[in-house]
Amino acid sequence: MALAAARRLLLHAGSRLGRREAVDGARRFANKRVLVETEGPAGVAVMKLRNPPVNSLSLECLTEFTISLEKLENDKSIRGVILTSECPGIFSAGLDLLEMYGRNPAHYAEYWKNVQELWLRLYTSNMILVSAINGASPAGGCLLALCCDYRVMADNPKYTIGLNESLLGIVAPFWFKDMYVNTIGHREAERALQLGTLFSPAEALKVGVVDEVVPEDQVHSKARSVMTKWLAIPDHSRQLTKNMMRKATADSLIKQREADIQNFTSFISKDSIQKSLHMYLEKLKQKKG
Ligand SMILES: CCCC/C=C/CC(=O)SCCNC(=O)CCNC(=O)[C@H](O)C(C)(C)COP(=O)(O)OP(=O)(O)OC[C@H]1O[C@@H](n2cnc3c(N)ncnc32)[C@H](O)[C@@H]1OP(=O)(O)O
Repeated sequence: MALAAARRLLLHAGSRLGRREAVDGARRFANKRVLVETEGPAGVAVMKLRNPPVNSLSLECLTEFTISLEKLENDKSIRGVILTSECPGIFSAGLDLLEMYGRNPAHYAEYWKNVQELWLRLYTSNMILVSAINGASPAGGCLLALCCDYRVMADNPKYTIGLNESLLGIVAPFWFKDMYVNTIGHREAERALQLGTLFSPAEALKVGVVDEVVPEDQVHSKARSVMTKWLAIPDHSRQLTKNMMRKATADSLIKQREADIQNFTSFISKDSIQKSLHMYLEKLKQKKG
């Protein structure tokens, strides 16, 4: 209920959290955790995640992200979105571990419903989505990039990308897996999912997790030039083709959303899984000290 109310509030431009501004002819709207600017090629928005320190996809971040996408989908002048990050060195650390640890089943169910919602909206978007991956992109961060039509990654060996869930002692859901298989093929996905591989940019390019690797200072200009190429294709034929390629994968979740929420909730509530997450969080903390 509270989230639905927040959603209504945010959808209204000019509300306290969602504001629309005119800056040098470019339009922008900003929530706390997502900034959207319409600059560069006509009809293109740049969406920047800004949920420091690591752009983890908290419930609030997911909600703001979904609402921003919804706004762009409803704006008929927007044909393409470049998805990137405002947090230095991090594209997104993926799902927020603190939303999946030490909470109650109702919270897990609510969180997962919002993860599904963002994924469905991104994966089935009619807009052209290009990701400018300017930092680390594990698990849910990789998922965001995989939803895009084209992925450009910064050539920095410190940045890695992949579905690393198995390293955390958790299992990527079937729709994460389906999208991985669609992108890199069954054999590579099978190996990478079991090992929880986090690929360097060069490896990610080789296996097909990303489409292009460029020097870090060229990620945005490359994403823009890719977008220009895709904008030259008539929308109706490109959209119908995208739908043809992605519908079966999206439908398999749509048909069993409730069951998928139940699966997630009972899996993540298990003591053994909570223990694994606890250990992983401790490892992240120790890395610092
Ligand atoms: C059926 C179940 C399926 C569920 C599917 C889940 C998919 C997921 O997305 S699970 C999330 C997987 N994510 C990760 O494994 C990433 C973990 N994080 C990292 O590897 C690193 O943080 C980083 C490479 C992203 C960044 O490294 P950096 O050295 O810059 O920062 P840190 O000092 O490690 O982190 C800063 C701060 O942020 C906290 N944090 C990091 N990741 C997450 C996260 N995903 N959720 C929540 N919080 C996170 C980290 O603990 C630090 O917190 P403190 O400052 O409080 O210590």
